[in-house]
Amino acid sequence: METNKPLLKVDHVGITFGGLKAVSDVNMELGKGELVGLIGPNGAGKTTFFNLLTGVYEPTMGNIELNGKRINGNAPYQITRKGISRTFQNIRLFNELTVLDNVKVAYHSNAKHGIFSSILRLPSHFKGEKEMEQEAIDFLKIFNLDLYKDEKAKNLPYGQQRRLEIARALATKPSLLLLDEPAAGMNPQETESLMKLIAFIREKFDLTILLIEHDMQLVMGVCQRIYVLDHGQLIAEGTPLEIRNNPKVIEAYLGEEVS
Ligand SMILES: Nc1ncnc2c1ncn2[C@@H]1O[C@H](COP(=O)(O)OP(=O)(O)OP(=O)(O)O)[C@@H](O)[C@H]1O
Repeated sequence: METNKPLLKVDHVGITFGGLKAVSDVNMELGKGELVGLIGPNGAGKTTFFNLLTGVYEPTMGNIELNGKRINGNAPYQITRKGISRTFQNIRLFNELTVLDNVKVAYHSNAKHGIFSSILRLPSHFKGEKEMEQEAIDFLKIFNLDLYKDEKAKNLPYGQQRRLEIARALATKPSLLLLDEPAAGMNPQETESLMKLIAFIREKFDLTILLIEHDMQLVMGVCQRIYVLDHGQLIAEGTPLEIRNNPKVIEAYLGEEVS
């Protein structure tokens, strides 16, 4: 049915670096509003897969469609405009900018007023600027960061920097949000509250979220479905319960614990 068309359709996608198949023949479908996990041991290809979805790399095989339209071959900024936004495993904030400006920078990619009105300082520029600022503050409020809006990003504690990254990604108004280990380096309490927040923003903004997480336990709690990568290949897909009991998954993770 038309309404059930996937938001994201990944069809036999792969990329090879030299001789290494970092991602190989991956198929994935994400429906609108789903919160889906992507897990796998170190070096499984998770971040590379995000890089393929966001145009950092062009697949050497396969096809990626967002809302039925092919996006592979598009530049990252074009893909952001089409509705995919992401966070990074290693925080990438503008450290010297304020918390508020970090969100506004991202918001700019979708701002309604054009570059010319900004340069010429036309009234539409100021109107757009004001609206943008209010929206950015609203995003910060969701993440309890509005109190720190004038603080430099580098002065925020680590956990809050991670939240700011998500606020910034959200400001581009994505339909698909890719989160690369958003809880990395957080303590258990911070992690739990972040997971709840992720579930909340998915609902509030009617988002589809694909969440990379190294820790299986963590994704089990929030994700409806989980994909598992190992050595660049998809070895399993299913509900948290199915994944937990899948022998291939257990083996992949056991292998990692031993090493
Ligand atoms: N630009 C590149 N050039 C060559 N090899 C690369 C490149 N990017 C990634 N790789 C390799 O591809 C494989 C997958 O790496 P990737 O970072 O995607 O794994 P990951 O699942 O995200 O791992 P982790 O959980 O450790 O972050 C690794 O062997 C990595 O060394």
